[in-house]
Amino acid sequence: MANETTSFVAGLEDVVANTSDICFVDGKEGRLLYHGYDIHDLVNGKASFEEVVYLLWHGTLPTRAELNTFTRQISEQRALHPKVLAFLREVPADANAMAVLRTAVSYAGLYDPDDGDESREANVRKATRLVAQIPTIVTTFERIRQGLEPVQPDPELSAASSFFYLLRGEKPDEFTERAFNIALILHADHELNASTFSARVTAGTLSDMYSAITSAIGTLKGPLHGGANEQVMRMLLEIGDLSKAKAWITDALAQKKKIMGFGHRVYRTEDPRATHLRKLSKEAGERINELKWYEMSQVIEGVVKEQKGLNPNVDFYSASMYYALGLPVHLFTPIFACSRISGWTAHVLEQFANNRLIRPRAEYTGPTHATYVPLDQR
Ligand SMILES: CC(=O)SCCNC(=O)CCNC(=O)[C@H](O)C(C)(C)COP(=O)(O)OP(=O)(O)OC[C@H]1O[C@@H](n2cnc3c(N)ncnc32)[C@H](O)[C@@H]1OP(=O)(O)O
Ligand SMILES: O=C([O-])CC(=O)C(=O)O
Repeated sequence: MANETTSFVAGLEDVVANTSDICFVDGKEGRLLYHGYDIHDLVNGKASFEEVVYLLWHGTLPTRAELNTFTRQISEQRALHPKVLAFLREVPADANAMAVLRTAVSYAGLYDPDDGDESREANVRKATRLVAQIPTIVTTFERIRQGLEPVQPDPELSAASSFFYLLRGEKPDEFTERAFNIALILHADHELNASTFSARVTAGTLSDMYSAITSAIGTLKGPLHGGANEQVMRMLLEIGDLSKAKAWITDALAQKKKIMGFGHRVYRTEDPRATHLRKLSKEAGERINELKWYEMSQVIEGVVKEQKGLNPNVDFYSASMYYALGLPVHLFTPIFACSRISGWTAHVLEQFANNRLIRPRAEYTGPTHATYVPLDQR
């Protein structure tokens, strides 16, 4: 039954649900802008992830002094509350890393010193802690599950370098830091993607920052969204060999299977993030003398393009790139969250600054004149 307003659009495709200054996605031209700055310029200009977080939150690029202060504010907040650390030690070692992150973030909210203060200043401080601590949660749980002791954060390190330090206890080489910094920049924001929409819906009820981010993490986890990067790598590992890639994908498409890492709700052309990640996947493979995953990805891209006209999205080449950097597959989606927390928090701050409850309608398809039959007569 149609409701009295507008007609139903499956998946809210192309429905405009809010205004935002943060991010522009041009699906036809394949452009992605953060507050007007093209991601290609941010990557080619060697921006740091911290610079991009500042841009997303404040709408302008920081001066050197502003960036130094901002970077320090983040890096000094990396250590976890002892209660959160204790929680990570109790989690079953085989728990899903995104489920652990979702629960740990929700739990960390209870111990945030600004819990209960809903001023913009307090919410910026909460956002800073979330950007700083989500990577610590991800890496610390990974070490604990491997039977290793957590590493104390080093505030002198960049976000990209710190991730590897907290994971492995040693700083990454220059290439790894550069590649990871670019990956963090590329995943930082993407307009009203599903997880950001979740965050804004939660914030729109005037709930709190941690509730909004917990909603977002749960939404990112799914394989149609951020979870696709892990599925891409599992597919590559299942295919196993370059010589099998073409036949495997052709067969999968013939069976009408969805190929993870392809297709997009908005892009009708190359996802501009994939352009950088493809290049980095190749470079990362060359460095370890293992180009197999990149080459298989190339074959898959060719077949899917030819047979379905679909382009790779951000999750396709990030998979083989992370793998070549030696990162465990089950951390790929949590790594996405380490970056996207910057965009989620920017959107929550924007929602709070100009809020209206987000409450769409459903087109009712159920019965309308059912007759109640008392329980003992059914
Ligand atoms: C960070 C991100 O979230 S990026 C996206 C990550 N997700 C993935 O990579 C999962 C694989 N991709 C998909 O499932 C989809 O392309 C999505 C979820 C990204 C977009 O979904 P939608 O906009 O709803 O597109 P929808 O699923 O309706 O696809 C339209 C058509 O393209 C086909 N198609 C879309 N993606 C794929 C794919 N990856 N493999 C094979 N066919 C596909 C669909 O089967 C459908 O074909 P049909 O019209 O013949 O039935
Ligand atoms: O925009 C989307 O629908 C998904 C996406 O690419 C992202 O979240 O980065």
